[in-house]
Amino acid sequence: MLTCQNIFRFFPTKNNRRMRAIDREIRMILRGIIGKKERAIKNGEASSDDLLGLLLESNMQQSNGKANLGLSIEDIIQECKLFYFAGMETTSVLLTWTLIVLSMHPEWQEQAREEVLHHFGRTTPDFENLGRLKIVTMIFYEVLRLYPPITFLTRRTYKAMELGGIKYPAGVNLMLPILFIHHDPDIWGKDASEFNPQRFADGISNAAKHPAAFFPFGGGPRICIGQNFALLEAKMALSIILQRFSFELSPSYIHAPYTVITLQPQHGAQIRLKKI
Ligand code: HEM
Repeated sequence: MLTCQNIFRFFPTKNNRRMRAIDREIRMILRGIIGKKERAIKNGEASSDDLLGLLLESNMQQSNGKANLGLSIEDIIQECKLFYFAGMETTSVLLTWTLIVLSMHPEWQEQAREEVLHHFGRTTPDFENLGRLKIVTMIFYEVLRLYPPITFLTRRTYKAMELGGIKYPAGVNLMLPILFIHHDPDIWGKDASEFNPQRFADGISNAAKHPAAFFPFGGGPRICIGQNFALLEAKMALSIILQRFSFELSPSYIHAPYTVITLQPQHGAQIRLKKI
């Protein structure tokens, strides 16, 4: 259905023209990367140890030269765009908020650093021990609670159903406000708006009155496919930063979370790093 909002997408405004030009450029770059990889796989030169290689290889096996089977090049372009956006932007804002919040709470920054130095000293963090970081994990959960990179989810009822005592017909769009639920004092207690990683000391399901109240990665069959990878990546990056620097907010920092698809600090994150 065309609504006023999406009709505007077709107008040749300056923004729309720019958006289309960027989209064309990204598609052209991706087509180039995909074509190169495809040729390399056909010539037996490429290893399929990256996502694009795996997608193309499974596509070639499934379609076996037949059209309409497997993923089309258009599907693969969409997958590349999805993984880039879903994986990059979200993890980068998680790290940004974590540096901001740990600057505001130096006592937690110090505890996190002690834990990192205890496990790794000055050596590069390894996969095995990253899983043992308890304080750092509690801090990330608390940052994801207060500043979830994705602030809401949408779902649509595919048949008539009852949810929480309310009956919905098929085709109703539901909005699940992650940000509001993560800040609700009825669920998290009076200190819901405060940074307190301690609430996650006994795990996610014991942190709130409702075990499913924490859902920064969504839930159900469409839950974020990259959640473990994201946390691992974030732990690795934060550990390396903590090993080398202490950090604090610059006086020019203004705390103003706002949403541009992801939840971001509106005026940037001005942080002073001090080598240690
Ligand atoms: C802090 C980091 C991240 C957060 C907060 C996050 C959050 C989310 C959320 C809320 C969804 C929607 C889930 C739902 O509808 O129930 C989602 C989906 C998705 N995420 Fe993430 N994500 C993160 C990192 C990543 C990374 C690193 C990757 C890939 C490497 C990734 C790949 C995806 C993909 C492919 C989907 C779509 C899954 C589907 O529709 O079946 N995400 N993510």
